[in-house]
Amino acid sequence: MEVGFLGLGIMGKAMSLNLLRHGFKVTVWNRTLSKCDELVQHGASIGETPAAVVKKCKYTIAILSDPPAALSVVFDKDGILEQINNEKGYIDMSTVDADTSSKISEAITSRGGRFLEAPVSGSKKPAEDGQLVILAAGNKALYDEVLPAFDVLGKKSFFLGEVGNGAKMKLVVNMTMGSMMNAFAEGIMLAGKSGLNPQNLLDVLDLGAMSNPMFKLKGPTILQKNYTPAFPLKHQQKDMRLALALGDENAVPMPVAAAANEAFKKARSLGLGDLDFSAVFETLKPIGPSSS
Ligand SMILES: NC(=O)C1=CN([C@@H]2O[C@H](COP(=O)(O)OP(=O)(O)OC[C@H]3O[C@@H](n4cnc5c(N)ncnc54)[C@H](OP(=O)(O)O)[C@@H]3O)[C@@H](O)[C@H]2O)C=CC1
Ligand SMILES: O=CCCC(=O)O
Repeated sequence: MEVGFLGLGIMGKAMSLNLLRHGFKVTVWNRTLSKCDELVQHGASIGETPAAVVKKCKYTIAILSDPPAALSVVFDKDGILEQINNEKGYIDMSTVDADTSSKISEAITSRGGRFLEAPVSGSKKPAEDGQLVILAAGNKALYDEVLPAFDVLGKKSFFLGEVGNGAKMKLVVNMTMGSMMNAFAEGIMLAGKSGLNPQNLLDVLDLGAMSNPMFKLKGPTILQKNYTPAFPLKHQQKDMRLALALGDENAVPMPVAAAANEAFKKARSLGLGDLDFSAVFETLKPIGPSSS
């Protein structure tokens, strides 16, 4: 199968390499075009613009940072709309809100194209290992046709119905994750400041009902102050913001998520946005000369 791939950030690079490893023909595009070079070394072709990729490929996948980026590759000059037609399918795997996804869907389908939103749960390592969880919604026939690609990228794909449901599911999942990360960071800080060994806390948590892959992975790296980005903090804060807006629309009180969002915003204001989202731990450190 030949696919186009737009966006070679942390996720897109790992996912497109995975497709190449499994024998897919992949034509890549990235806003910063030089990032395509590594993929070319692994057998990819380059498309000079999103429109050029769509012209060449029956199916085009994108995974881009946020709603403005997702809209830009569709609507701007040299964008997807210039080449979409009734023989093409567009699959957006970015984490965006349902409104953004619907705007894209309407524009694609009004030109005869088919659209699927398919955000993913799982980070850099699951993307490298083909272990993502895919949350698709939109055109079911397109979903069935691209399942061979989803089977390479993920360990499980869900088809959730109409456009918007994939985006909403992803935001609910990431809202929960962001709140958990803040509680975890506070626990580690409290353990240390109250004279406990934080490593003991990790061991205790891991033996009980709260044991989970995120605590297992991020606990040791937080203790090492290693915030090499797998999931950039700025994207986690974007997801909290979008999830809180979904809470507004549905009159769901979300005081825990709102507090977590404030912590991620504070982290961004401290210049930590490009680090891993676990760097929110750094916002708990006392400011000023006294560290008592
Ligand atoms: N990292 C993770 O663990 C996960 C991330 N996600 C989601 O996947 C998406 C991508 O994440 P990730 O790969 O980590 O992000 P990165 O920040 O590593 O990459 C972002 C990508 O978007 C591109 N981009 C940004 N702005 C624009 C724009 N205006 N026009 C065109 N392209 C643009 C960047 O291009 P350029 O190189 O030129 O800057 C880059 O290719 C996000 O929506 C994120 O929330 C979902 C699951 C896990
Ligand atoms: O959107 C990012 C999700 C990261 C993860 O699921 O570990």
